[in-house]
Amino acid sequence: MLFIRMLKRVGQSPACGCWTPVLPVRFLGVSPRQIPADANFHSAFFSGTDHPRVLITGGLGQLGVGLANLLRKRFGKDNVVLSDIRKPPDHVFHSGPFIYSDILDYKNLREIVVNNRITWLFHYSALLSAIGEANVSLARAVNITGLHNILDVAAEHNLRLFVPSTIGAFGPTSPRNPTPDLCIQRPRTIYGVSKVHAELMGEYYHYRYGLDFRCLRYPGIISADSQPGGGTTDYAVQIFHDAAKHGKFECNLEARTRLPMMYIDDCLRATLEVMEAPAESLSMRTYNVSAMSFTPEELAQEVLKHVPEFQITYNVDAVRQAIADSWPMKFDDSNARKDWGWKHRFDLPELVTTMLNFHGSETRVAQAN
Ligand SMILES: NC(=O)c1ccc[n+]([C@@H]2O[C@H](COP(=O)([O-])OP(=O)(O)OC[C@H]3O[C@@H](n4cnc5c(N)ncnc54)[C@H](O)[C@@H]3O)[C@@H](O)[C@H]2O)c1
Ligand SMILES: C[C@@H](O)[C@H](N)C(=O)O
Repeated sequence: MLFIRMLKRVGQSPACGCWTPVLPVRFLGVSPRQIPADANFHSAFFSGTDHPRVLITGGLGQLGVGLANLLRKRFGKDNVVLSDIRKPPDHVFHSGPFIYSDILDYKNLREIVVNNRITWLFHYSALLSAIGEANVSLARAVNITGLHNILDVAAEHNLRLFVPSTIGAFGPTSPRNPTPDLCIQRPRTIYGVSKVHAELMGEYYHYRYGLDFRCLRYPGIISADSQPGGGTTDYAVQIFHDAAKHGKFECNLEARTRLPMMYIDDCLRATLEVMEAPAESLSMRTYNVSAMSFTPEELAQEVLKHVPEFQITYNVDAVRQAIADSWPMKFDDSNARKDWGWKHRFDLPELVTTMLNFHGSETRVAQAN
């Protein structure tokens, strides 16, 4: 089938079914790395009805364990391999396959893909915005060199590849309210620069080598049972821990800083939905996805409805504030809604109720012990 996959579309979008064959993939080579001519043979063993065999990189961060849980429910526990360079906690280690994988080690990646017969790859390893500014060379290595390894291994082994991008892929010269899918992208963080690079490289590999690359630009993600890894939107996670535990919170962004946000369940569902969407429904390979936008002040008002003694104070972190001021205030995700039916379920009131229920019950358990 590879021989008939056409690389270039001419004139009209694939959604209309009007593809014009221009160059078969074999004329351009299967991947940019030197690989044996039959390296794609193993993909022939999988029929369309088989469950994918999934690898998640950077799986021990804020989002990876939740994604593994969702995918394991869908595809079976043993079909989803979680990986990271960190040691997993017991409950994660015992919940399904876990292996060490450093995305900077290409040979290790290739071995994992081959030995586990991987067909889908979710690439979550990254250094986020604030921590990336604190360690630019490491962020450049992980987010850019690591991505190159991921793209190559995915192209070589004919994988379906998901790479998350972010609101951070936009900058101060982008339209900020709302921010459409296609507009100026001149971010001023190494994180943002690396994510624009990932979007462009993934799309390039799609058109040049036929790679099935799919990408969503996530807003700030809010989760109850996992900690964020050094981002600018982290305040919107921490506020719930502190409200439930101490009844107060010191915010490192200004009260009126508006940013797009999403509850983790919506984020992970969007990720699975775009990966399962028929290729013909995707008029683009990189989509904004959105749920809500709020400021720290508005979030605090909503928390107050549940925790009447709650107090918020502000101690602004200059680095994070400058980053937030350059990011979208509101995301336009109409293309995702139109093309593959994206619909969020959590708005601000449901988010706050869910988060406080989780932390409230945790706090009560801790107090009882
Ligand atoms: N959390 C959010 O709000 C958010 C928003 C937009 C996009 N994203 C994207 O989603 C993805 C997952 O985000 P997250 O919040 O879970 O990130 P995180 O920072 O919590 O986790 C990233 C993981 O990458 C791992 N990692 C670092 N270097 C590695 C290497 N060399 N090899 C393998 N793994 C390595 C880390 O150990 C860590 O567990 C990232 O690509 C991020 O850019 C997240
Ligand atoms: C927005 C997102 O990419 C991440 N939470 C960060 O703040 O860096």
